[in-house]
Amino acid sequence: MSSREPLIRGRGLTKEFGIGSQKTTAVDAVDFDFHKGEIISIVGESGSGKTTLAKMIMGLLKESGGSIEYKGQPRRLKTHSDRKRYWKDIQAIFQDPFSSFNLFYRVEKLLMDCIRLQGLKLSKEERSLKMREACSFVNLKFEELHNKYPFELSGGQMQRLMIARIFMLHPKVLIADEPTSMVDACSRSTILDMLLKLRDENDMTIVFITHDVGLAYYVSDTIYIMEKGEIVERGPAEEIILNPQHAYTRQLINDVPKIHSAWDLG
Ligand SMILES: Nc1ncnc2c1ncn2[C@@H]1O[C@H](COP(=O)(O)OP(=O)(O)OP(=O)(O)O)[C@@H](O)[C@H]1O
Repeated sequence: MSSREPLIRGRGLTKEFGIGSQKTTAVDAVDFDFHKGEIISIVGESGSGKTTLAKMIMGLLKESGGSIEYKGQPRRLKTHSDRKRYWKDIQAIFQDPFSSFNLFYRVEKLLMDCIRLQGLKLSKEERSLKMREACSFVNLKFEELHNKYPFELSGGQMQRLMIARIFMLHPKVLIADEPTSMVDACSRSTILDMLLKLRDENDMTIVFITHDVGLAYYVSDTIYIMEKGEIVERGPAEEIILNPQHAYTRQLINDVPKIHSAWDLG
């Protein structure tokens, strides 16, 4: 694979739900090229198909049509070991952190699983050091949390814990579906900065799934605009935001100041 070739390439990716008059085309013949170390945002309103696309890229939903290539080869997810190999490289954090964890495992076990997934043979001290290091990367105190269950944590702590796991797993690709939906503005920028730091340190490819054009402009190299299952515009973040070509992109950008002016009661 040459360095100019995408790490993940999608062609004509399609997902239909239901049949007959109930049929919904959630993702409609989407093409994408994600490169190593690139930060991509997929932006669209609720129901535009972003999460469905993310789940297909993750291999959690089977596509109805089209194909995905990973490292220049058709992606294979047939056997358990195919999937294990793929999920070692590609990790996701979803909107609802509570759905991402086994609620019956304590924090320590959730973090231990990352060490196990990597197949590392470490001493007890080394394991403990790794878990502490990951927690301190996301400003969590391992000593305070290790014995807790996920439901005993706040939404923000859960989102940080998900990033701690990414820190330990070093995936090549991270799909982050509204990763800051449960935190306040201050923690939000901290979480984004943590993710950007991970990209810089590991050359990780990050795909942000968001309805927030401002966030996309702030963090991304490349923006894909998604409307009703289709990518209607894609390109460098600056170009898309400062010189949008598609009416839907212009509408998304115009809606941003309106969100704030709606609170301007003066
Ligand atoms: N399992 C499913 N069965 C049937 N329809 C589905 C299913 N999952 C998603 N859809 C439909 O597919 C379309 C796209 O949904 P999707 O969740 O991908 O959108 P989204 O852009 O991620 O929205 P949001 O920002 O609200 O999460 C919607 O019309 C949704 O109702």
